[in-house]
Amino acid sequence: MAKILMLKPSCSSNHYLTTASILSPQNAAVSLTKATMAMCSSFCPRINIQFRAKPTSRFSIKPQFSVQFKAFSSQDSNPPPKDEVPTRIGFLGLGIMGSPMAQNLIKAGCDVTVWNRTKSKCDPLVSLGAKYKSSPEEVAASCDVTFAMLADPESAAEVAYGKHGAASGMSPGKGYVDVSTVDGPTSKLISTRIKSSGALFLEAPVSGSKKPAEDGQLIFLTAGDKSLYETAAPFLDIMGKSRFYLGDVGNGAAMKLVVNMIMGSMMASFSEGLLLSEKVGLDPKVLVEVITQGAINAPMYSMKGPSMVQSLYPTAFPLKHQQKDLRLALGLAESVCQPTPIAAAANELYKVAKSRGLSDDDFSAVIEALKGKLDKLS
Ligand SMILES: NC(=O)C1=CN([C@@H]2O[C@H](COP(=O)(O)OP(=O)(O)OC[C@H]3O[C@@H](n4cnc5c(N)ncnc54)[C@H](OP(=O)(O)O)[C@@H]3O)[C@@H](O)[C@H]2O)C=CC1
Ligand SMILES: O=CC(=O)O
Repeated sequence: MAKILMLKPSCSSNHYLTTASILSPQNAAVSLTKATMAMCSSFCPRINIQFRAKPTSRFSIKPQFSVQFKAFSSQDSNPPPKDEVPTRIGFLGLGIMGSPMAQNLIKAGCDVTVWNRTKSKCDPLVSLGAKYKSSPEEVAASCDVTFAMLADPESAAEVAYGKHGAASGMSPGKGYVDVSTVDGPTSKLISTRIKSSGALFLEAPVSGSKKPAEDGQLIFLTAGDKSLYETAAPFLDIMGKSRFYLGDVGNGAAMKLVVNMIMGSMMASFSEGLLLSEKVGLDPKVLVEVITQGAINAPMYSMKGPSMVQSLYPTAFPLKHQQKDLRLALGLAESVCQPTPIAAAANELYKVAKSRGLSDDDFSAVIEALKGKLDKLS
């Protein structure tokens, strides 16, 4: 837990300085500062903020960090107009990812209105201070920027431009940021429908799972209207650790699908290795340790390996979504005649896992598809 030792704000008409000394792991220090910084820029978008975090003691038992940030007006002689109001944020889709993302916005002090198909998932956010509206249309109509975090292309399209969808509540001056993982053609269709109302559109799928979503450490892969990207940036920075602007709509979706195609194949290959090591009399826990120390290490292996060895798959990234991403990535590859035999084989394995009732388990449950007969593969 972060322990704030000192928080000292000082303010003048065009210069703000706050310092905080924190006894905590570095990321706790960073998330406090990020939230505060983002809050500042959300309430006063003309403020630029610089951030610096440095260890103050190399020898203390727990690491100590001194966190400093400086916010200063980019137009010193022009204070923001009195009528400048905070951006009203909408959030549609409160599943594994959407809930913590919306929660981080609320905790940072943003004015957030939520909607979810299953209404009960809105309750914890409303308890934290969010407003509730009963349709995507109403959320979009009452907010300046609306984020959507939906399961798949079908649900993303339905919420964006189906009956009482967000597009019906959009108008010039508003923005729609779709952070769901979908294919490029779906994203382009959503963009067209949203933009026909005069509003702006940004696709911004995320890399990073449940924990990074909770910790505000997601990576945003954005494409679309640059001015909406700039408006949304302070909010992306609350929810994430980095953001890429990739140009035209479709590029963000493509980048996300390529990343998840690699991830899905890595997990399938890791599963084969764990089972093979066990069958030849090795301890798979030792295999995980060996991998962790070598060049093929990836955080995914040390995070998921120990529970996979125990046949436990607590859901962070549902297996059905990983299979969806592989399916969409294969479609993308086919559209440009790129052979992807490894991803195609991995996709088959996730399909077997789905057929064995593992859709809602974590994607690491793909290992179960390799246990016993593989007759469903042929
Ligand atoms: N989990 C992860 O680690 C990551 C997931 N992603 C991507 O983010 C997206 C969301 O993932 P995640 O939060 O894990 O998924 P969940 O399955 O937990 O949540 C899906 C959300 O979509 C809603 N939904 C599904 N179908 C419909 C529909 N027909 N109409 C309206 N709403 C619908 C669900 O509503 P309801 O609550 O009513 O079911 C829920 O809010 C997916 O595209 C996924 O690929 C990206 C990075 C990481
Ligand atoms: O899409 C999943 C992720 O971990 O990223």
